[in-house]
Amino acid sequence: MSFLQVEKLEMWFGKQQVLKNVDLSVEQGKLVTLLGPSGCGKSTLLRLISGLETANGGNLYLDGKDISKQSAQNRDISMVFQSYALFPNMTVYDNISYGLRVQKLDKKTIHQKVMTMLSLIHLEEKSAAFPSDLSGGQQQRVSLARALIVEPKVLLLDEPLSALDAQIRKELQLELRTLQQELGMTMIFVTHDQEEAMLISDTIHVMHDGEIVQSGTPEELYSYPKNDFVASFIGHYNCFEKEKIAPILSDSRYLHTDVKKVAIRPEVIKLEPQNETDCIIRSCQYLRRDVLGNIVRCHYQINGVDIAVDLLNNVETIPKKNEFVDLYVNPKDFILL
Ligand SMILES: Nc1ncnc2c1ncn2[C@@H]1O[C@H](COP(=O)(O)OP(=O)(O)OP(=O)(O)O)[C@@H](O)[C@H]1O
Repeated sequence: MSFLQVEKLEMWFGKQQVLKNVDLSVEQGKLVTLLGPSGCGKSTLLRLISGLETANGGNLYLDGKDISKQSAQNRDISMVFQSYALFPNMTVYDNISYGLRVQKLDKKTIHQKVMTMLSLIHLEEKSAAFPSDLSGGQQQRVSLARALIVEPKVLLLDEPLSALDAQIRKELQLELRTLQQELGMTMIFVTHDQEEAMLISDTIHVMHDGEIVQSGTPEELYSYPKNDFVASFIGHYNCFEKEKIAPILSDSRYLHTDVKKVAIRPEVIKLEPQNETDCIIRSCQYLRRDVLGNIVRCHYQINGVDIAVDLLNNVETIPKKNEFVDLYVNPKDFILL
């Protein structure tokens, strides 16, 4: 049995089934992410694990014990929310030490632990400040420290970085991952941001409509999406119906009879041939582009089929509006679904 084991968890809100027989295994010391679009049930799953909500069916085991019926306070699980939920009238020191004071630890031990935490989150000099004196990123570091100081068996994080601006968010993603690895803490992180999930996770569980549809390392999910939902959610794959793509490919014998869809990563489609075996999609019309930093995603169309192609951002290679080009794909890059 894994460190945290979720078995056949089921949850209904009225007539809506929000979680459908969810199984989840989390190994000790790992950071796993629940990734999925809004409303797929990520927060509900987290709240059931924390004990803030009670499931309609299923079991939860932590460190070999059945915790399904235990109250939230007795589960040894802490949670960090998007809204930092700090006590506004307490200093940073008092916020962080709160859980230890509740446990009635002696002052010296509390002081040592708080100072260690403050140093881990790089906020030693803010010990006497109040939450209102801190930036959003600093407040979230304090709420992280407050949750970690009681040494929970598992830390649950519900979109903890969503309220932060892009730069701070990137910094905290890396800081959080470093902290998790240094402490060997078991964490379950909820996000709808696939790049965030890729960056910080040991394992990602992709959720859709109340179910975990695929689990794997970031690399596994990116390389081998199991269906078109995962392919489009994780890698911005082009997903084509077989009937639509077969007629426009120069050679469609790679598409077996039982294939329903073909997924192709935008970065493997080329404007020049790379191999003799490349399949060609002829006379695609260039429509527009999205500049995504180092990558420019160019959108082409042929016979009503949209094709996204990722090019390196380079002023020399900007396509001309409405120009027609041939696109080249190595058949080994077809993901047959
Ligand atoms: N207390 C509740 N009462 C009724 N329905 C609820 C309740 N909490 C959640 N739901 C519904 O359950 C579904 C899943 O919600 P949940 O918050 O778990 O999704 P999520 O994946 O975390 O979404 P988001 O990323 O938007 O937070 C949604 O349809 C939501 O409206």
